Amino acid sequence: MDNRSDIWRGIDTIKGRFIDLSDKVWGMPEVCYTEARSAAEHLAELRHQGFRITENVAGIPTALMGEWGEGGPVIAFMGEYDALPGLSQEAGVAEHRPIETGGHGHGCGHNLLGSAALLAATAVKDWLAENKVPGRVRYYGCPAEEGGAAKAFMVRSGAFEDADIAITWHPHSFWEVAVTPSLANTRADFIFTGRTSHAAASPHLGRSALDAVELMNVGVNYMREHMPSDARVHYALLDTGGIAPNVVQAHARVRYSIRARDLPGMNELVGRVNKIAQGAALMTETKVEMKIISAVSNILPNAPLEQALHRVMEELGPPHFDDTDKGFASQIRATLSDKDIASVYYAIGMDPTDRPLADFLVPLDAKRNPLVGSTDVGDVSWVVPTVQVHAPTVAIGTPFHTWQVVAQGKSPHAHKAMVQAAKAMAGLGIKALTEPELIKAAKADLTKRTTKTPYVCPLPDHVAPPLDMSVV
Ligand SMILES: Nc1ccc(C(=O)N[C@@H](CCC(=O)O)C(=O)O)cc1
Repeated sequence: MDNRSDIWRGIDTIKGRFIDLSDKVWGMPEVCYTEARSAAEHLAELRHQGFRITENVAGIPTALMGEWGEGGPVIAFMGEYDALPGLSQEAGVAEHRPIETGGHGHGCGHNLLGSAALLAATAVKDWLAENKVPGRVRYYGCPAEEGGAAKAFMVRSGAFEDADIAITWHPHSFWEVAVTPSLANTRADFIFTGRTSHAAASPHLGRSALDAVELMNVGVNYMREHMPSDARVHYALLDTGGIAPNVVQAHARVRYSIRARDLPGMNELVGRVNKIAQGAALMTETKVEMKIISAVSNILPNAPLEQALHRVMEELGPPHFDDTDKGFASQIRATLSDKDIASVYYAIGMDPTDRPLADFLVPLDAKRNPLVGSTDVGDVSWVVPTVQVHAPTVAIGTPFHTWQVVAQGKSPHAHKAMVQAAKAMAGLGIKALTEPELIKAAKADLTKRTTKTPYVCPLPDHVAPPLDMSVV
């Protein structure tokens, strides 16, 4: 019954629809909670495949879930479909060529991510139907990974409560089990209010909110020396108070992303940044309000799932790239710096090679020096045993959030990698359905890691999904 080659052949039979879905979503890039069309495409495919649908998960209009099957364990596949602002780019070219100035683009490959996760869920559904065994497979369509923390809100709403394991993947330079940790991350806006006035005639009557933002940023930049070396703090100016230098700026808003290895470390840092904001308000006689936009937890690893996934990926092997794939990837590679390339090899503890695309499986015990970002997969990993595939959708060294990711997002090599990711995920799903001891071991591992430090949702109770966060 556990014949993974059957399910892999099944994926080859149906993959066309999902490659088309990925390309379609690539062509309608929608950011943070505005993914109406992309979510509708995913919903239409779930319906076509006969899944039972739940819309509006956690009260989020672009979050959805499809389920198929009865009884047995619940295998959850998680997909994403949000894009990034400012990364509009033509596909299939190795030069920076925006389609639309200032337009959005799939700079983190979530068009592929969502579609391959849905492909894996569909393949497991077909396998369940064929083998007539108890078991349920779910596809969670998760919006706003890029800063919106949708999965954290979905976890808070109980959407993952009865899932037995969760499987996902991410586009990457390499073919590997994702064993890298991620940072807990809070996004908070600091909104300063001052008093406007004529900047020349009555400057002494004005109190500048913009001055306060500048002083706050200076203060935080002094704090950097005194924070843990793996913490990260960065900011974006959302409102600088206006365009006229002769009008004292009465309002200003800065958005901070405050990251640390774990939640206690992050909360401490959020407190320190807030103190600096209060200090800036005191100095400038303005008022400040801190508004939490979203927050995510660090990822908890799961050793039994990682080992099982590694075996599946070994059995499956990396995608087979042909000379055309390697040719385009080499052109992209030529647009990267040696440092870009060296840094991804450094992350897996390997010396750089000349390969344009990854054709090997990174050992599970590679001496990694991980590049660390954040993801809302973290929150799921605290409540359900979770594991992730990395599949080589991009030329080795391509940094995330760049035009080069967008340019490769519809390429044959990206399609091959997304299909391979789906095969790895579905292969692990079948393994979990046929080997009950795997789910047991995965759950025991999670329990062990959370007994002393149980999951605490990083979102304050009063914070609702920031559905309008990208239109401030
Ligand atoms: N396998 C990956 C997972 C997440 C990301 C990423 O760039 N995430 C954003 C999202 C941050 C967040 O969720 O707060 C970031 O780190 O800035 C990149 C690769």
